[in-house]
Amino acid sequence: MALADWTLTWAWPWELIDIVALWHEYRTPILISTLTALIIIRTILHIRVPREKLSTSPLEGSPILRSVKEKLPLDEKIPTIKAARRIVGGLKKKSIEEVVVVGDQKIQLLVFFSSLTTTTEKTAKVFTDQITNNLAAHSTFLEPQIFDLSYIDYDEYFITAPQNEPNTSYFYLILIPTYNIDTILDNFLEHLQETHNDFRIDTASLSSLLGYSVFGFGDREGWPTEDEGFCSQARQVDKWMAKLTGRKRAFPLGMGDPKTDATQHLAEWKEGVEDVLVHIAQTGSLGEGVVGSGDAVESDIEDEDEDGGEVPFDEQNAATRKAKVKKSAGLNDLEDIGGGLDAKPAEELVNSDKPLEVDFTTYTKKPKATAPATVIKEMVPKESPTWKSLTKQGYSIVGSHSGVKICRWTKSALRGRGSCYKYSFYGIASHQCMETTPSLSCSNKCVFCWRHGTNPVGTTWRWKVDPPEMIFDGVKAGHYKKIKMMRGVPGVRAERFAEAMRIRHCALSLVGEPIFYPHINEFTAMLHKEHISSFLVCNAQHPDQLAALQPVTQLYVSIDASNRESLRKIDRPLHRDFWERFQRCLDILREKRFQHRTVFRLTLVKGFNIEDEAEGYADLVEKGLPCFVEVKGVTYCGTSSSAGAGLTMQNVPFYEEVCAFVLALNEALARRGLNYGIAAEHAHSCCILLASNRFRVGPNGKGGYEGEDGKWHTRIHYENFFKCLESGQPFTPEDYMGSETPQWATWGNGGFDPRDERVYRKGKKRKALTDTQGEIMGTEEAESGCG
Ligand SMILES: Cc1cc2nc3c(=O)[nH]c(=O)nc-3n(C[C@H](O)[C@H](O)[C@H](O)COP(=O)(O)O)c2cc1C
Ligand code: SF4
Repeated sequence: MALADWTLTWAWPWELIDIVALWHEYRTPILISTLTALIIIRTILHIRVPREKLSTSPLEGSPILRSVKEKLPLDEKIPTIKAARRIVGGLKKKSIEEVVVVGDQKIQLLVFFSSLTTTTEKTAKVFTDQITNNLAAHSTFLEPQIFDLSYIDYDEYFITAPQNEPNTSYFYLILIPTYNIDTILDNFLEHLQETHNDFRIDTASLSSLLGYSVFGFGDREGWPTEDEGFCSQARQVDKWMAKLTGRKRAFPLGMGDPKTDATQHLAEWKEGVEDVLVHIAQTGSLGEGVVGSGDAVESDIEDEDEDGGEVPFDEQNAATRKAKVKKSAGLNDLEDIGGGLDAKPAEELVNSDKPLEVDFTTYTKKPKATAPATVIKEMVPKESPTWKSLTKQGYSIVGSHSGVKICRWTKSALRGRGSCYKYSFYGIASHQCMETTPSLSCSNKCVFCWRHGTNPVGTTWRWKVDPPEMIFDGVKAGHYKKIKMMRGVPGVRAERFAEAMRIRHCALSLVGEPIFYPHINEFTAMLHKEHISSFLVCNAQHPDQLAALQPVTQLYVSIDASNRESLRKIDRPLHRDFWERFQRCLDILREKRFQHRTVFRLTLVKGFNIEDEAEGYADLVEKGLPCFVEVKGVTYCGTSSSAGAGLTMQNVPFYEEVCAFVLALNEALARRGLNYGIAAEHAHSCCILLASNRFRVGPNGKGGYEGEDGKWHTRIHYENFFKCLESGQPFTPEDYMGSETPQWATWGNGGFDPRDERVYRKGKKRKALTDTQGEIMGTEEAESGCG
């Protein structure tokens, strides 16, 4: 049909013609009033509803972005910070106006790890290298540092954040495995808990940290779910850190199993952590922390909304929180994080840790009755890596907390190649000496200890206790078994081998703290009953046990430093009142000096406790008035543990340096009017003995002689000791003073028994041991500890 025809056949309705006419007549006032109404509505809306921000990224070309880009070589990441994708709800990003680029402030990343079988150690090192490379070009970040939790002093890092560097803020990353047996991690957790609950300090004493995040390693084969303990210690550390930092969990806890998914989950966690670090570099802070996580009385319930979901990072009010959590995207983000999180829905994750929830609230609201029953653990269970490591090192573990090991001097004496300094000084035949400890645990983490940082430590005995009879029989059996194994070794002398089948001495030292064992007096009584002498070394941290100790043949206290600061650095004691404990032990030793032979054992470590400390040690001798002062250069065990503690061969003093120190100490004692002299030496072990004049015998045959022509009687009359004990009457060290110290053992004569054959390692006649340090140290057999 043509257009004209269509027009002709169609007619406008009359109503429409009226409206058009009206519009023509009134269009101006209609337009003006509509426009006015729209302006009013727009103004009202603008005032009442804040405009939604479309993007958190600064505009291209803005001064903020330029400034950040100048500082950040990671600038390609800036527009795509993915923290919000991974963290439940993500960081609360600041608006452009709020962003403050950190001025001169530096960020120091500290990576802490703990490891028993080295998986976490190796992973943490690679992780730190990677993160170091990624942050290297960014001037805000100082080079990340890595620390083994077995070696650091918790007080330095986990009471308050370090404050030694000006304009530096700290960020902690903690990578740890989980062990359901007793390990150093129990102490770490105990420390975090104690710090949080210590009324003297702020409950959030680490709040000056920029942030922290934790990654846990576990084993899903043995601990398939979190309820069953998967990564339980990492989860606990994460929670205590949340409390201590006042809600500064910068990135969610990551978890992984090295056998399956740890690599992937750790990579994701690392990426997330790096994003957060960039955010901090831009803004100077984390944004909001997890709601409630820093509350002293919080429980997981406060982290949940009614649906059991995790609280989003950036939400403040409960109503919007609920709505957000329901978003499937939020949950997917959480699942993206990995670390075992993908194995469970978010609600289960939060709910799964019910027993922990009780742990974390029993200090306040929740009744103790609901707490899970405490299981008393074994100190060194058979299936533990510590057990494996100790047995590999040649220890026989007896029961669950005692050990025995045949010492290299025992082997050497069996072959007629020299005995240890205890023979030269006190007449102990090394091949008849058993070295043992009824407690592999102790309350220090001395830098020179050979315990490889894996043995349990504790301030109190919290383990299953084995009966003394069982330990006594077990250690003797273990010792004899090892002696018998020497039967076929070339060079073993028949008569010494026969003598060795009768233990005559027991050195309660080795490693650990013997007086920690609750039945130590029963144990020493068993030794004495079989006429086995007892040399007991303790670490001066347990005054009550020391005071209660029954007589032993010779009682040692390790004096590893002359002042509080030095002692803290070298012994890294767990007790906060370590110096007061140390002082009390000296007072107790002073009282005991007329009952036992008392000895100060000084272990010299160059760079730690030698320089300028002779006067300080002389003050300590004046306080404790020991019968003897043994000064020994540290031996270097060349293990990763010593390296971890910052020890190298440079810390091992030359014998000449030990001699110089002893001369200085001797003079300092003389200046105080104390009657001591240098009695004997054993250059082979880098060891020198100062003795009280009580053991210098004059022409009248009595001790206490002050003349230089007196004879030292440092040796022990063992049979008299047992007679004294069995008499039931009080006795003094003089009552079992032995024969004259042999000439070859006295000061200036080296201390090597001329009847023994001097053998140099690897068949080479090297320079005499007194002349070189290398001969004494650095062998696979050289060890250091309490022994
Ligand atoms: C004796 C023992 C106990 C363990 N207890 C747990 C546990 O309770 N929960 C867990 O998730 N993993 C547990 N594991 C697995 C370790 O945490 C896991 O193997 C970890 O990767 C070891 O790290 P490391 O080599 O750094 O010590 C245990 C392993 C051993 C040998
Ligand atoms: S050297 Fe002795 S006191 Fe020090 S950590 Fe080792 S076992 Fe403990």
